[in-house]
Amino acid sequence: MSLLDETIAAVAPRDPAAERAARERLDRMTKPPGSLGVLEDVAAQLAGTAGACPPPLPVPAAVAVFAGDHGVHAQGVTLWPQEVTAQMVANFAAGGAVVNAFAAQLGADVVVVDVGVAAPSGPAPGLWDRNVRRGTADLAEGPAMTPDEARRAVEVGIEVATALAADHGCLVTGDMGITNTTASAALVCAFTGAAPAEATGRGTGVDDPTLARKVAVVERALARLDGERDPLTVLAEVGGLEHAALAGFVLGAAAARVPVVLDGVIAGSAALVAAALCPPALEHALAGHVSAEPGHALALRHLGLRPLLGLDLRLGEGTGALLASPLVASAARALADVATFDSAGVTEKA
Ligand SMILES: O=C(O)c1ccc[n+]([C@@H]2O[C@H](COP(=O)([O-])O)[C@@H](O)[C@H]2O)c1
Ligand SMILES: Cc1cc2nc[nH]c2cc1C
Repeated sequence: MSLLDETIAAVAPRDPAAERAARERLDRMTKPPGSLGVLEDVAAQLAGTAGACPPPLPVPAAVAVFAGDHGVHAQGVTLWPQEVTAQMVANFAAGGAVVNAFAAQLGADVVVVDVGVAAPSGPAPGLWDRNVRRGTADLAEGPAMTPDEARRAVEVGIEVATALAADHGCLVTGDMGITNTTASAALVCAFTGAAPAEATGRGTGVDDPTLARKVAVVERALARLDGERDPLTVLAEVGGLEHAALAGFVLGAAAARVPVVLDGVIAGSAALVAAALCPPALEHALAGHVSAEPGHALALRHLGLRPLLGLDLRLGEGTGALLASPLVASAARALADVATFDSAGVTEKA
């Protein structure tokens, strides 16, 4: 059996008994019932994922920034040169990016995974060289990668999640890839049925003519897909290597029963692939935020995930998900630490 098949077979749904115990405890805690709002759902979900109430605290967090390049760059769908992907990989490894600043503030670890960068990256601490191919082919003209490459990139994500889950309580998705919002839009359309004009946005901030080219490219890619539904085929046709690895990362976290916090539209579109491959995997995922890229909200709605934050971020790198990780940890901490009406001698409402 392949690592992908083994991982899918290892994913179980959340434990309903642990989740029920969490809901009961939340109602006995010294607070009005339901007053922690969405964080009560988060706490119960964490108990269901761990199969224990209270669940272990989801700390420390580790963000894995999966980096890849895209042949569709040739279509003029972004204003940034492709080499910025490799340059940002070096910046992450040197600790100089926004994700590094947020991780330092929050006590999280950062690993950078080259799964598909066009230019070879030199060795650096915290940089994992798992390059499957040096950038995808142009998804406007033909398949972005072969099904075998897609599977190998998914398995990179599984491998990274499995390794990080050994000594982290919370996994956080990150990405870097100039042009990857075009591939994200195509994946969102393929899996949700959304129209390209609805799902395609300005990415890093493209102008009107570039946005129009982007929509046309997504339309062409979808026409070629012709309603194809097989998740790995769709991924190989219109996805990116970092999308593939992120889908594997979600599956690997679920198999390890560790919560995974999703970042923006790249993670959201990759999660659509993971959900199509293995629906119960998404029971262990949380949406850290909703990004400004329109395809992201469409993906989250399709997945039934409610974002924890809405800050109009559109950076990627895992930044929005990292900012949400203390909320996730606080929900677990409250479930573990807060006294009950009985234990604290607080009178309940009439
Ligand atoms: O996370 C998001 O939702 C998000 C939205 C817009 C842009 N990005 C980041 O910007 C890059 C892709 O933008 P673009 O315009 O080149 O497709 C890539 O490195 C992403 O991490 C990320
Ligand atoms: C500078 C820069 C940093 C990024 N981080 C994630 N995506 C990015 C895109 C650009 C262009």
